[in-house]
Order: sequence, then C-alpha cells, then structure tokens
Amino acid sequence: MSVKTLYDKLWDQHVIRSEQDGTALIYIDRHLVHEVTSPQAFEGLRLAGRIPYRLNSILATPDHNVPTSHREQGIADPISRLQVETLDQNCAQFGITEFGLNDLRQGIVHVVGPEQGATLPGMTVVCGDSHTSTHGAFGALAFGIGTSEVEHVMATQCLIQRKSKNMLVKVEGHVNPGITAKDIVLAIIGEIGTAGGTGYAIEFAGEAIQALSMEGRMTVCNMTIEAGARAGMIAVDDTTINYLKDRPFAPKGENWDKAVAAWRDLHSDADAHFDKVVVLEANQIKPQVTWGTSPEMVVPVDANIPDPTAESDAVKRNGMLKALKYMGLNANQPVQEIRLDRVFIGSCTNSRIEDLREAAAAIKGGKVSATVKQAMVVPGSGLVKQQAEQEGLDKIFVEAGFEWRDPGCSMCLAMNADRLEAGEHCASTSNRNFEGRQGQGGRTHLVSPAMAAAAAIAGHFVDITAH
Ligand SMILES: CC(C)[C@H](C(=O)O)[C@@H](O)C(=O)O
Ligand code: SF4
Repeated sequence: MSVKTLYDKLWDQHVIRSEQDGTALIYIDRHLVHEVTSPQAFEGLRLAGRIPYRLNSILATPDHNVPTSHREQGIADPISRLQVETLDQNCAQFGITEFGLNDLRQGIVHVVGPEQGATLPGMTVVCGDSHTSTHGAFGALAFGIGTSEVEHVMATQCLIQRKSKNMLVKVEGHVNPGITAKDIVLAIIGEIGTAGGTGYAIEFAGEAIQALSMEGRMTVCNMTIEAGARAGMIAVDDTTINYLKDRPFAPKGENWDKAVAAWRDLHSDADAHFDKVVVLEANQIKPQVTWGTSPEMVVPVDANIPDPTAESDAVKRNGMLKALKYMGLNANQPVQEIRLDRVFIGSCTNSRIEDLREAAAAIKGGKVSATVKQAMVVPGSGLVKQQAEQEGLDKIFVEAGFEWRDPGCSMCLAMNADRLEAGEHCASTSNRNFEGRQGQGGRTHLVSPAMAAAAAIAGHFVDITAH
C-alpha cells in the first residue's frame, strides 16, 4: 500500500474520475447552505427544471443577515429580510432541511454543522462560504465554493477540482496557560503569511494541536483560508470521536461502530510526503493581536506596532504604511496602548461554548470599561446560547456590562445591523480585519475570546498571561 497524507486519503476516497490535465471530478458528501450564496443557485436549478440530487446531504440555516436582538420583531432591513425569506422559500420548495430564524438549532452554518454531527470524519464538506475550512477539524476535506458550484453540487452531487499540494504545519510542545487556539492560528498566519498556504491543503499537527478540544481545532481550521489555503485539516483521534458520539446526524448503533473503525485510519501515514513543512514551537506563542488590515499583520500583545522603515521590501513597506494610516496607529506604539471603542465576541471562529467559557472566565468580576461604547457576546448557535445560559455564563456577561445576543454572524461582517462606525477600534474574535469588514472605516483587531473580554474590562489590550 502506498504511503499517503490525510489529504491524499480523503481525496482518493472521493475521486470519481481524473483527467490528464489535472482536473478531477469528486463526490460531495455534505452540502451546507446559507442565505447569501444560495439564491442564484436555486434559481439556476429552477430555470433548468432540476431538483437536488441528494436532498439529505443538504442542511441550511440563515446566519449572515439575521438580527441578533428582538427577533420577535422580524428583520427590519428589507434586503436582509428578502435574503432570509428567500432561503426559507427555496428550502420549502425543494424539501431541504432548514433550521430557520426561530429554530433553537439555527446559527452560524460552521457552528451548526459540527454541533449536529452533520460534519463527520472522512466526508467531503462544501458550502458557499470560504470558512468551510472549519470542518476540516474533523478529518474531513472541507472547502468553500462559489455560487455556480453550489448549483452544480446540488444538481450532480459532484464538483470539478484540482488536487492541491500537501503542507504540514506542526505546532510542537505545549502552549503556556492563557494561550488558545486563536493565538496558535494567528501565530501560524504571522509566520507563513496570508499567501503562505496558497495552492496547498494544510494539515495541522503536533502536540499542541492534538491537545486542543474540537472547538479549538475548529478555530484553527477556520482560519486556514486566511493563510491562503482553501482546506485545513486535523487527524481523527479520540477527541474527534468523543465529540461526535450521539449527535443528531451522527451514525448510531452498529453503523457508529463501523464508522469509528473507518475513521481511525484518517491520519497521515508515518512517512507520508509533504511538499512543504512548517514547524512552530508552542511555548513561544504569546497572546496575539492584529494591528493592521490583514490577518498576517499580527504581533504579540507585549510588542510594539512594527515600524515600516525597518521593512526592506518596498511592497510590504507600503502595505504597512497604508494599514497604519487606515488603523489610525503609529509605528512603535505599544499594542497595549490601543484603546477600544467596541468589543465583539462571536463569529464562526470563536462563538462555541468553550470560547464563551474562556471569555467569561477572563472577566474576573470586572465591569466593561466606561470608555468602551459597546461590548457584545454573540453565541454561534441557539444551542450554544442555551448551553451557556445553563452554565450561567450569560449572567456573568450581562453583570459585567456585555450585551447577550441571539446567534448569527453579527459584527463579524457588516451584513446586518451590528457594525462599527468609522474610526472605531474593535477587539474582535472574528477572522478578518480587512478595511471596512466590520463597517465602513471600522478598525478591527483580531484576538482570542479571553483577550477580547479582558480588553473590554480594561478599555485597552492587556497581556492576560502577565502576572
Ligand atoms: C458571505 C460569504 C460568501 C463570505 C465568505 O465566503 O466567507 C462571508 O462568510 C465572509 O466571512 O466573508
Ligand atoms: S461568522 Fe463571519 S467569517 Fe463566519 S461565516 Fe459568518 S461572516 Fe463569514
């Protein structure tokens, strides 16, 4: 038997046909759908008189355009309302399972899929959304697709792809207390850059990755796309299997046992070849804060903002100057001096139960600083929200002065009512800090949930690992 990487195995198990020119037709097991990238796909099906090939492979939920408060009043913005209603109508017409706005199971599609056990090891998982890489945490081949591909998958259950190269990112040893999956992935992106993974499928491995919970692994794989790779993945182990047991969509009884036996092979073989290998030492990773307008513009919280004059590459130097201008920051300024106007804890990167526990723990009885206009916590799904309330986390947040919202993408991107005003600085647990991402002129700093919560209390960034 030939020696394979995890990616090779997943690929080989799904290829239907390969062509001489490198293109291949692959089979898709799971198709997740949200309201933004599906309307034209459904319209295309209708116009061609087609129906979805395998209905039970599809799971839909609205997330980007949903309001995160006063849901009983419906959706005020007409464009958002139309998007969400269109998804409802399409799902009803084609017979697709949808967790609608008022369903307890509704939430961000990348939180909902795994939570339901709809994302399983060994699957190919697609969604018209770049953060589909999240699902690779389960030893699945998961990647985002465009709207025309959404239609193609619905009609045929297949997709035309080219195989990527193999890249291994190994995080060796153990992280220090207070360092989370978010810090690990930001440090990786700081190291390899936002184009570092272009053309590769990345496998994350090493002791520090194995030590992560499924929530943490999802945070890491979620940001693979920010490192330039469409798919990121982590080998299956007991953590994966224990997480999935008894989830609604997971196999049961004898089928579960058979599935687990097959899943145990979902790891790279000992001598598997990777085209590129990057190694990080976990104990060198500090709490990370982005200072610029790209996730690679990241530094440890105890550092100063980099000085463009020290950068020899002219393209990079100009990028840094432009970012500093947009962010209203100066070279060499200590990161901990950055004052925050808003704090957002949520998004498909960091809105799972463990993230909320970490954020609540970092509050330590404090109150949101008077200089912070708004601090909000947006759970990733209705079920995460319910779990958090059962644990009393909502009370910790509300007593400290945070707003406790309903699930959705919320302030991760300005596609709903939650957004930044021009010039505002936001400590955000999301994954993108591009210009205008959280609202026109808004300034995003990507951090972990614990770092965001601590910054809300202090009014500026603080090193949560300092004694
Ligand atoms: C709206 C959607 C297509 C988009 C994506 O693909 O990622 C969004 O989720 C984002 O995070 O920018
Ligand atoms: S939470 Fe943010 S990153 Fe995730 S799917 Fe929604 S908009 Fe995209």
